[in-house]
Amino acid sequence: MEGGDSFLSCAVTLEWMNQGSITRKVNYKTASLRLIRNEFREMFMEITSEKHAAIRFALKSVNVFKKFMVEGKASIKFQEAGCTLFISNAPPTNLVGFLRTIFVKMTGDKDKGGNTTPAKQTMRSKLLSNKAQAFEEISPVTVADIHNAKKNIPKSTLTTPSPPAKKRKNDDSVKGPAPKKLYSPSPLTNTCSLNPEQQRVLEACLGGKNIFFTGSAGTGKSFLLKRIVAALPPDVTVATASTGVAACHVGGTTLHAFAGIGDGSGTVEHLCERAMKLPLVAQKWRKCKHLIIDEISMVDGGFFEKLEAVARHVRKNDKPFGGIQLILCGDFLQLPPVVDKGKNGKRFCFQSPCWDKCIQLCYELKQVHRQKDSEFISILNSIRIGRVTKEISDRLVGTSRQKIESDGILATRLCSHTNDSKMINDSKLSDLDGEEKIFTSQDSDNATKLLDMQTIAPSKLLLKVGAQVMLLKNVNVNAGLVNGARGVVVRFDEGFPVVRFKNKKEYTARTERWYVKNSNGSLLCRRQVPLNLAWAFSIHKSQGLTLDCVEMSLSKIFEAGQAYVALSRAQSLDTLRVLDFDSRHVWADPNVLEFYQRFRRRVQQMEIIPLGRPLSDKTNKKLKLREILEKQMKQR
Ligand SMILES: Nc1ncnc2c1ncn2[C@@H]1O[C@H](COP(=O)(O)OP(=O)(O)OP(=O)(O)O)[C@@H](O)[C@H]1O
Ligand SMILES: [Mg+2]
Repeated sequence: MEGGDSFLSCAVTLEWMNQGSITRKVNYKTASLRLIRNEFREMFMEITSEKHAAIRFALKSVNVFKKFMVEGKASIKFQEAGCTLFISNAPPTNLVGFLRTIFVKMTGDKDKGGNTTPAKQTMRSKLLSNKAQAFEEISPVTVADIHNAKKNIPKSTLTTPSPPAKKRKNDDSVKGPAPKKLYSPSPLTNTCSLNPEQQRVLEACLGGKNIFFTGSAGTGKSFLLKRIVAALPPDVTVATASTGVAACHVGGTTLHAFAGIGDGSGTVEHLCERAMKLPLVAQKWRKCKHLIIDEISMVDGGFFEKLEAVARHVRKNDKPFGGIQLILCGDFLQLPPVVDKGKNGKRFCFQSPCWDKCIQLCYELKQVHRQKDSEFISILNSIRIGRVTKEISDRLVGTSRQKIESDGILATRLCSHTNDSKMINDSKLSDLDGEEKIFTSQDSDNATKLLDMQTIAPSKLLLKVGAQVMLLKNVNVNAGLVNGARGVVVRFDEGFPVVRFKNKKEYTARTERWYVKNSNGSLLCRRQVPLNLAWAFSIHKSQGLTLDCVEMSLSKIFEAGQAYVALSRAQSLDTLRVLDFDSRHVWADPNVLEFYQRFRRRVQQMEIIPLGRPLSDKTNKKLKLREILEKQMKQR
């Protein structure tokens, strides 16, 4: 899908009233919208599609309704033409940029009084001729344009009056409705915060290839995944993750909930038949063009294989995954697949024969963002491959007695087993004096069990003043109120808990919403206070999180990579306490180490192939030679 500031591809519905004041409609399943100027410098929006001739609307006196633009939807009412354009299935990042261009360019073209500047009028009368209008694409928005726009907008029109803010009791600080800025850079457009290696993966994903990208903990895989989702058409893009917590992290659903094949037990034939019999499951598989999976390391290889077969069967398309673009991300040196006891041994996705068939391009993110100090980063990189030197062991043992608490906020204890963390939270809460408040979630009808599995918010939350809690949503990223932030309940205000966080900010935790798509595509909703008790947390549930104050006992670790996941939640060695570190708790799965050796060779080969350009003879020879050497090495 292409897109950019003056160009957008999306679905469009045009609606207008004809003479007989009957509403007429035309739908364009895939339309291209372009912002253009004629020789009078007047701006137009041009709509083209395969089946329809281009039409143009003058961009004068338009009303833009952009409330759902993060879902890829907006509407533009052309007052003069009396026509409304409904945009849908637009990549949200591109839609935001496109609407921004309209806003900035139109405002920049206006003088103070909101009219087209006189110079243009004289120019138009001079140039008025029956010459066929020539059009050119609008130039990208420049800083001068934005500056011009800001200058030209009389204060009154800069805002879209928001509904009058509820006057809080005896709170005279609220003076009438706080005006909302008509346009402010949305988080979706600041792709500039992607670093070059992340940007490269984003561009590769937009190129339509099947991509697997990996990287050690904190290299921004999930951060990038959210940008990729926002740059793809939402109606045909499915964001998933292997666990409910990780799915919440990327604003998606679990892979199991999307796939509609239960836990994957049964033969492939049986699962294919079953998927065909469930019309909504089959429809989802047919509609999906881009399937995104975070934490791919926790998806069982057998399940992955069955998914691939079901996709081909339901879509009647023999390409891998039935031609769906796969965008997979995760770190196989973190948590492995969770398979029920007694089931045949776990297999990683890369161990299923269809992996190599499916993946076309691989990338590895190297720049770590979660941690800043290079000593801790190198310790984590060593732990990740199961290598523990004496220095590393001494350094981690040395953290066992350090004080990491501050402002009454205790460290979160990471436990290898969920029951242990539940026990600790319950007992610590009961030790607190004071009144206990119960927060029961409001769920879509009888969806509590499913929402328990798919959302990080608890169905029942007991709190008291003094309770150690963790924030479960990105409430205010700039203020550090993000998913995983730690705090303590200091009081209740109008029945809601007021939490003071490590950065001393206080926040009243009012009800938030979590949405999950059901297997029949309907949206389920959980409304709950965005907090959970955080004296203790299970390592599996902490996967993907960044924790600002954490302690752990690794003695009961039972999985390869589990110690690495626990340690890599911490942001620095000063906010981490390892109670009983022992190098025997740290090991990496040998199959995974071998996979990454092969993977790096493949990435190197790929690195020689600059995206989009054919191989030079010299490179070809180099690759051939490397393959011969590899073969000889194997034969030895
Ligand atoms: N390009 C970036 N610029 C600034 N901060 C970033 C960037 N990429 C990621 N981050 C920040 O780094 C932290 C870790 O990012 P993220 O959780 O995406 O890493 P991850 O690779 O998914 O980690 P894990 O393997 O633990 O899931 C987050 O706080 C995120 O906001
Ligand atoms: Mg992640």
